[in-house]
Amino acid sequence: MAVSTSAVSPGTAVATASSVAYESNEIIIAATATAPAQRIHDDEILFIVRRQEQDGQPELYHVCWLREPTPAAAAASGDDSAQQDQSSASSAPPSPPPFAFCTTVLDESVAKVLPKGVLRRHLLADIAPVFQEDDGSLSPSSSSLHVIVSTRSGLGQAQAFYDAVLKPLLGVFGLAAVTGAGEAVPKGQKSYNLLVTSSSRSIAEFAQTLGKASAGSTGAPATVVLLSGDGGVVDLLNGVAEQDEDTDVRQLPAIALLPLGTGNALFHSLHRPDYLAAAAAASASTTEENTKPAPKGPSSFVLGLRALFKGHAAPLPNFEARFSPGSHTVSYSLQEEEGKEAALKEQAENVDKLRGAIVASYGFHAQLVWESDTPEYRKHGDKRFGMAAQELLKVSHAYDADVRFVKAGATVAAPNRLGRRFNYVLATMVSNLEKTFTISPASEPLDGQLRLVHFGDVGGAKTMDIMMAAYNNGAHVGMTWPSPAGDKPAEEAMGDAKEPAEESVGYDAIDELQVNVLEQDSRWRKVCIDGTIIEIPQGGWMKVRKAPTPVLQIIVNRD
Ligand SMILES: Nc1ncnc2c1ncn2[C@@H]1O[C@H](COP(=O)(O)OP(=O)(O)OP(=O)(O)O)[C@@H](O)[C@H]1O
Repeated sequence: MAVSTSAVSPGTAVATASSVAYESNEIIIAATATAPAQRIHDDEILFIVRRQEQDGQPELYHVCWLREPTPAAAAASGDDSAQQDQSSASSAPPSPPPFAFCTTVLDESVAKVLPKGVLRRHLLADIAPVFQEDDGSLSPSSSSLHVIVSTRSGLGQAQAFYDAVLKPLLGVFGLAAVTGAGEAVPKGQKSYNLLVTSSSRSIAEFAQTLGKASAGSTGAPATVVLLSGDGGVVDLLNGVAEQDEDTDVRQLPAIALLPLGTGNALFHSLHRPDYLAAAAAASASTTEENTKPAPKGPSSFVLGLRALFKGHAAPLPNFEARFSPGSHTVSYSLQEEEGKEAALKEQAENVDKLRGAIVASYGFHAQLVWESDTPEYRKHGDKRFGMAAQELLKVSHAYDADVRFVKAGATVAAPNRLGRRFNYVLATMVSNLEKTFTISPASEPLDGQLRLVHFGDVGGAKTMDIMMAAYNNGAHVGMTWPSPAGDKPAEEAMGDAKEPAEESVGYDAIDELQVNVLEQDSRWRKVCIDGTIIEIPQGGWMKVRKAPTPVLQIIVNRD
């Protein structure tokens, strides 16, 4: 089926079978008098759309693909933008963004040259209704498609990614951005609503406008393309209205996530099966005779964009965390005062509950998220975690808490209880907290199971070993080491104490977690919910359990 997209621009080169070859997973297009040679790797292709310019004319194949220079190529060309912070770029000429959206038009005859698998994998047979809505009148946009550009996420590249990639890509479907609340849309113009964040409240305020009323002219639920890290997801999760239990989950707003934050835990966890498949393919192709570089698999941006256009929406499991009275969020922002240098100011807001989809933690993880979140550390992207970790491990604090959990399927009447001093207590619904940091290897995308990872007072060096093993595809799970003589047991069932000969990293599927914080010093009383830091008062607690109903859907790969 041919689909409707914007027309081929005048002067666009159309490659024919005689100039196209397919070799080693690349479409190779010979140079012509007007266009240079091109090589498009299968991993770079987002999708291919087929289009007939005019009745009676043959159809053309539009290959939409993403070019991202490898770090080595970027360094060789002097483009270090992958390591640059927006603010530090202000004095130097801006680097070109490390990604470019490209379209290549092939004539119908190339179908004979391309292996069938290429067209089967990439041809976009149907376009989701949300990309086809026609506003139909000179009225404010009523599209149910929203794009959020979170300008402070990660290294501050969301705006550049939108400008260079997403905007032209949506333009392929004839969609134009509407930014103002009352902005009129010409009749017949397909559009989407664009929100570029201007404050830490922008996404939360937008979330409150999302709901049943946000369904578009086709009745499709709202689709929110989120160019951010995990923080944007949390803002949406906590901002959207509570749903009635009988709400049809297929009508819940759906998020399409593009990984422009630092950790991007939810994104990388959803795509872990893709990464594992690519690693398996790479190791299968690495033989002594084969001297070609092993394929790396599609990049995270390619995977995210493929899911946006070819994926489907599924309910996003979430958990509820409750906090004792007196708990408050802790965040910092740079604030300017007249005549003085901008200074970091703490902001606190009382909080009694939060929803999360990723992680609830106490101890080393929460501390690291909190202490690495300064403008100085943020300049270093995801390296900030490693840098702050080095400092924290020198202190090697053992956290004083009473931790109880209910194993999955067990009765609440018999909770398990852990010993009093910890380095790590972390409940999660996802496998990865960063692309290569697999904290919960048993977690499958969207399985909705909370899993608890915990270990006692093992000291800084052992904590480091355990964290390094998590970077080795979750090899920390199952780690054991001799218990120092005279130590308290690391874990005991209530009323059933027994001395273990060795200690281990605890790993359990759980239904509930309760952490009673026993620390005096407020520095050690921070918990983390999906990146938000909450300070628990002295003698206070945090309780975590799976939420009974989803409030959002998330768009994931179809296969
Ligand atoms: N213009 C802005 N001014 C102040 N805060 C902003 C602005 N734009 C976005 N924010 C906030 O910045 C935070 C960015 O968090 P986000 O999680 O997206 O990125 P990250 O922390 O780098 O990534 P991750 O959580 O995946 O590690 C969000 O809470 C968002 O609300």
